[in-house]
Amino acid sequence: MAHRVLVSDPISEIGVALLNDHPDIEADFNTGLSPEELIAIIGDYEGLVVRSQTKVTPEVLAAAKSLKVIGRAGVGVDNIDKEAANQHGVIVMNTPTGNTISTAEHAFTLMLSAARNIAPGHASVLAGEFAAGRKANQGIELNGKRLAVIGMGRIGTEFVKRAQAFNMTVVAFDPYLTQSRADELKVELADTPDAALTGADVVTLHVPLTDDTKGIINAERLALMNKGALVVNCARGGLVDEAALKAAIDSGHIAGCGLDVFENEPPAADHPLLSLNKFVAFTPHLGASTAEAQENVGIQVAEQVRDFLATGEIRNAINMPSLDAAAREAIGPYLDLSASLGKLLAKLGLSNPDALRVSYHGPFAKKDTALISRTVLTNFLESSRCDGQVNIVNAPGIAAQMGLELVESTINAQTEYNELLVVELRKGEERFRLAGTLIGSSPRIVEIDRLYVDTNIRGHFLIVRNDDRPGIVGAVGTTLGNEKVNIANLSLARNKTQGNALTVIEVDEPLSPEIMAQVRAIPGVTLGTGVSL
Ligand SMILES: NC(=O)c1ccc[n+]([C@@H]2O[C@H](COP(=O)([O-])OP(=O)(O)OC[C@H]3O[C@@H](n4cnc5c(N)ncnc54)[C@H](O)[C@@H]3O)[C@@H](O)[C@H]2O)c1
Ligand SMILES: O=C(O)CC[C@@H](O)C(=O)O
Repeated sequence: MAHRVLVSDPISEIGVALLNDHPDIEADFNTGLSPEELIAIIGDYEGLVVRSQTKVTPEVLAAAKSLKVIGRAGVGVDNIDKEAANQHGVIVMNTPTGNTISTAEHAFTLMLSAARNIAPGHASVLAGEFAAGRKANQGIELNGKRLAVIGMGRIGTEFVKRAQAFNMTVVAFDPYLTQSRADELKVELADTPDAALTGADVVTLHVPLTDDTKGIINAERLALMNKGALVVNCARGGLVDEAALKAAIDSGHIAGCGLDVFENEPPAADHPLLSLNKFVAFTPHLGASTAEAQENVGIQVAEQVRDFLATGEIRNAINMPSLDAAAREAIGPYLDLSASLGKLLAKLGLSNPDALRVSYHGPFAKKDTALISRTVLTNFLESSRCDGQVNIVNAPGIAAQMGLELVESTINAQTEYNELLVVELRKGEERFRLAGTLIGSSPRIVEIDRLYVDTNIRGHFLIVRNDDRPGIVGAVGTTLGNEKVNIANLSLARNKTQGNALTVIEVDEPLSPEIMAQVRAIPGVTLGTGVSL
């Protein structure tokens, strides 16, 4: 059956066509839905593509019983409830690069427009007030002025390149900006927003709206800027305290502002900032509204959603490690190994463990260990709970709710294998561990609770623990033979000191409860488990 995708905001037609061109995808373009209408139909879809108009609320996600992926044609994902998406196991992807240049150009345009009174000047010409408009609208030159940039990511960096061409000096605040990158970009690095704003003539914002950044431009910080300064916001409303900005402009300390975004969009007609008529430029969230940006993000989002639904490839997910086709191929055998180890842990390991520890021995550091650990956890939880509700997105949240801690460690000690993946359940002082490796490119399970075996990671298995004495393995073989069960492979391990042994027998078909009962009844068999991996 085709994967159904709902495109609920306007994206480029090429993007919609790209989805529909795939034989296994059926996309419906249905925009302008009310929240109730969206809730009524979302249950039919595995994919949802949005821009910023559609609000993906917890109620929408609760109704989205088949939803696997939300694609955002743009950068900001503040219209999607990320917590609810995690809880429901829905991957959220954005298209981080498609609108960078358009948005940087738009922010720059707002700065120039506010500085040179383009909007009020334009209005005066239209109103037939040419001379009065000319007299009233003397501007501010940007040459040599000090620009503060809050957020030096993709858009901030592009803005800075343009500002430097205008001979502005730049100071940037971004907690993730290193000194060497700042040097490379020829910007002064500020260690606090206050340091960036002190003595600045213009501030431009290029950060996501989060609990940390909400109201980052407030009355105290505006007061740190030079008299006559400008505020430019082409990121998100809510970053600037609008009442504080209006008060600072009214006081004459701040000259004006260029705003593409507002705390509430659209802003009310009587919004206090809209009454200003000098050094202002307002646009209705147009940062990404160019033909080029919309084509870029429309194509990107369609490709990402299509590839995820068709092949499982994950790109630009904000709640999952990314995995493109090349990386998927490189890491594939490790993911297969970790999935089997997770399932086997659930079958053989401790009940109600406190912690799941995943240890990497050897040159694992170069691989995406976060994804490997998450795969172990997901398969462990999926096999333990069997309620079909666990997936790779919500597994960490479910583990946290259960009080199961996921612990990762990298261990440098040598093992007899080049790389060894050890997964261990812990419950108080109790431990149960499994280990696997790659022999060539073939994943193998090589240890079951300190007994060393060598077995496939896929197939049907009979795992027997028994006393280490003659005849038991033979009796198990005879039981299987009598029941016409073919043995594909067999691996034996024993602990001479403790006098016990482990046999892993790969068989051609799953073992029935009757056969398992016969195996468990063999004298000397202490544990018999049938498992399909
Ligand atoms: N107006 C529009 O139409 C439009 C279009 C595209 C993007 N946006 C907005 O612009 C924002 C930036 O986009 P981008 O592509 O540059 O994103 P980005 O992820 O490349 O850059 C964001 C930067 O903010 C930094 N940052 C995070 N928290 C910070 C904090 N507390 N203080 C300072 N810096 C912090 C990050 O380290 C990162 O470098 C987006 O989040 C989106 O909300 C608006
Ligand atoms: O969809 C849009 O036009 C706005 C996009 C913009 O806000 C973004 O965060 O990418």
